[in-house]
Amino acid sequence: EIPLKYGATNDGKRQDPAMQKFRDNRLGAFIHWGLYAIPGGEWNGKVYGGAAEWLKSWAKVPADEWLKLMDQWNPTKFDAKKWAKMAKEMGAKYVKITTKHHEGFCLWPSKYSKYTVANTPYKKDVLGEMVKAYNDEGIDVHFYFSVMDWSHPDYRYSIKSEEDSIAFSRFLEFTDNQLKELATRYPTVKDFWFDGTWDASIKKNGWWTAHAEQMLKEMLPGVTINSRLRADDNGKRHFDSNGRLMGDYESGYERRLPDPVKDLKVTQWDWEACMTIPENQWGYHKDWSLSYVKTPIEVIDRIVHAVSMGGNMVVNFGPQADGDFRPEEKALATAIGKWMHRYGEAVYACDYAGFDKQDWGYYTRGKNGEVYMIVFNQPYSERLVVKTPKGISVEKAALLGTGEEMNVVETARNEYNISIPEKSPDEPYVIRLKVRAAK
Ligand SMILES: C#C[C@@H]1N[C@@H](C)[C@@H](O)[C@H]1O
Repeated sequence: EIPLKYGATNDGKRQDPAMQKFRDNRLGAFIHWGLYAIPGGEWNGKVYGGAAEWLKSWAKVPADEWLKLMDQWNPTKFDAKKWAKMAKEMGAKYVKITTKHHEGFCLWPSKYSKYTVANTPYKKDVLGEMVKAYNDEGIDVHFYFSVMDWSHPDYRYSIKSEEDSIAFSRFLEFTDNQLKELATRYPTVKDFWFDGTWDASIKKNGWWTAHAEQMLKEMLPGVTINSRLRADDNGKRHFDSNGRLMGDYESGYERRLPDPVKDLKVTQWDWEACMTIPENQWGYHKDWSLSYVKTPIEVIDRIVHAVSMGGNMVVNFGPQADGDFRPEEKALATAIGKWMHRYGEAVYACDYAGFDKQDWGYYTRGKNGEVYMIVFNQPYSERLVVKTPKGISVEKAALLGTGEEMNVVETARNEYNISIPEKSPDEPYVIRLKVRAAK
């Protein structure tokens, strides 16, 4: 054991009600909204294919020039109630909102920065409107917060001098003030998802990351904090120098997922993945033809993949500068919602089932021990192979929705063929298994 002052604070998965709710929510939506939505990936007539919220970096725009975009921040079509209805229709149980992305523009009227919605033509506290609207729909709100802040003169990528150290101390105090401000103004927030924490300056200040976690947990009992905030005494991130997860859930799966066979270690801790619909666009980009755009079924596959390994999935939306969503995102939210309305029983409050992965799709397990088969790939054999863990047998199999009983044929010890539905649903479908543990 390496002695640590700023290492992991949880011993295993948190089991308190707030963490249970985080876990049971399973499906979230990300909202990436900021000044970057205005240029939408284009600067001085050139369209950049990189992530739109990083346009300032791709086009090498000086901070003071970039922040002039505030003069154009006027989302006249913004309607928080409509946004909340869209999330509700999608079946998202929580929404993660970029309170401040790397650009430093705050969606709330922070008194610690002049780069906020208060100093734009729109003036209004859009974050406050969103928090109320989502909460009114019974949707939890999580705050994304970028520690790296391109607008702040005291931010440092690394600490190379006494001057750097003094400036960065001022920056960390500024950051503390903004975090306390967010926790005080919006006390119904359930989670802080930190980003922009990969620089040497943060890794050198692991103490601060531990302090920030503790400060928020004292202010908001039950609040969850992602592992990406955390660095330990030695600058180790996410997992401390003793291999223990810091924060309350692992948050490294950004646009990627653990392998269902090789990466089963992730079932030992809570984790949350997040994904974009195009290959890599979080903020609004005007031209989605520049990369592959996932279909609704490909998004649903990723949602189920995460839950089948005991994780959450957050699907990203990048609202337009005018406060409306692009048609593709509205259509996606509707399609996901239709599927979740029919088959959400196999997702919400479900977890890793402990069955070996099969080619036809994924397993999840409900709280009452029922096992769900979520079928994405219909086999030509018309038989769905199920291999149960030792001592577990399959008693019954029924199609979710119609209740149609599937034939269950034992083909070998702990091996079964489950028949496919008489009339194949024209979408990924779910079979609920009744399993029995040998006495
Ligand atoms: C890199 C990076 C950031 N992390 C994702 C969640 C987006 O916010 C992207 O800009």
